[in-house]
Parts: sequence; C-alpha cells; structure tokens
Amino acid sequence: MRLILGSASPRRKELLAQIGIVPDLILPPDIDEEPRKAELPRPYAARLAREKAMAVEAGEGDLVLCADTTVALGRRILGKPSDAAEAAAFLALLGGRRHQVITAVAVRCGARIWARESVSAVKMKRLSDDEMNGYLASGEWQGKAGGYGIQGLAGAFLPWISGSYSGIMGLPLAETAALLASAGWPVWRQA
Ligand SMILES: Cc1cn([C@H]2C[C@H](O)[C@@H](COP(=O)(O)OP(=O)(O)OP(=O)(O)O)O2)c(=O)[nH]c1=O
Repeated sequence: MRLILGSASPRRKELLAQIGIVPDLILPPDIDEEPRKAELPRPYAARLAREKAMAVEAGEGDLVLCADTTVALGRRILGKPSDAAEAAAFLALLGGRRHQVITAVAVRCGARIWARESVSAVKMKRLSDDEMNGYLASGEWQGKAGGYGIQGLAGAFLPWISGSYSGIMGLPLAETAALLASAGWPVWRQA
C-alpha cells in the first residue's frame, strides 16, 4: 500500500512529517476551484477536497490524501488572492473581525472515500497602514487562502484562535491521522 499526498502545498508535506508520515509520492491535483453559485464555505471546502482526491491518479490499493483550506467570512468564500490588491482587500475585510478557516480532508482508496472537516475561528486585528504594507511586501500572502499564513508574519495579527492550528495551516493533524487509520494506513506502526 502506497500513500500519495495529492497536494502542491509545502505546508501539507511538512505537517504530515510532523506526525512521522512521509508519503511515497506527491502528485498535485489539478481541479477547477471556482465556487458554485451561492455555495457555502464548508460544503465548498468538502467538495474540493473530494474532487482533489478523485483527480489524483492512483493504483489499486493506494491511498490518496488531499485537503482544501478555505477562509470564510460569514457566507463569503475568500480563496487564494490573485494579486497584491486582492490580498489587501481580503486583509482589510478580515481585520478587526472573527472569521472561520475550514480545512476539509479526504482520503481515497479506489472508490472509497473517508472525509472530515476541521472548522476553526480566528480573530485578526485591524491592520495599520505599516502592517498592511509590510505584509504585502513580504509576499507571504501568495498561495494562501484569505491572503495570510498563521505560521508566518501574520501570526503577529492573530491574537486569538479557537480550533486547530494545524487545520488553519492547511492540514488538521488529528483528523488526518484518524482518517488515515480508518483507511488502513499504519499511522503508529511506522513511528
Ligand atoms: C489560512 C491559511 C492558509 N494557508 C494555506 C494552506 C493551503 O496551502 C492554502 C489554501 O489553498 P488550498 O487550495 O487548500 O491548497 P493549495 O492550492 O495550496 O495546495 P493543493 O490544492 O495542491 O493541496 O492556504 C496557510 O498556509 N496558512 C494559513 O494560515
């Protein structure tokens, strides 16, 4: 049995390594991440994680692990900003409020799928001009849902979270370990 991490995200590989899991193969999925009309954030994240898991080619008996992280402001989905202006707009929306970060995880073996979502609440301070400009100049907003990464400079903007730190970063480790174990992966035997 091989474990395939279906992800281009370096965070997901690092987080898996944190719990002693090294995938046999990394194959980034290529799917359309456009939300459907009126789609809500949690079902959207869950759908994307499953679609990613279906999109990654695997042999019989292989496990495919995929995830999707979505930042939600109420019913609104904030994806990965396409440029610095969009990142600035997202950070302005998030500042001074609480938002949710949903990471859906899907593990597939053949036609069977095991899936779970982790939902966290995050409070971001309202950013001053210096903070906003400094953060945008760092480039850390690139490739991150909502335009920030808790694990980097943006940690300075987040006084409070409730939920899963690893989930906010992109792969909730407790849920992921449980899903892999359900799917038959020897999570602890290899530790
Ligand atoms: C909110 C937040 C998101 N992120 C990242 C995690 C994800 O990589 C990214 C959300 O995009 P995703 O679409 O979930 O993942 P991805 O495109 O990076 O990789 P792949 O689909 O190939 O697995 O945002 C952080 O690193 N820190 C954070 O605090």
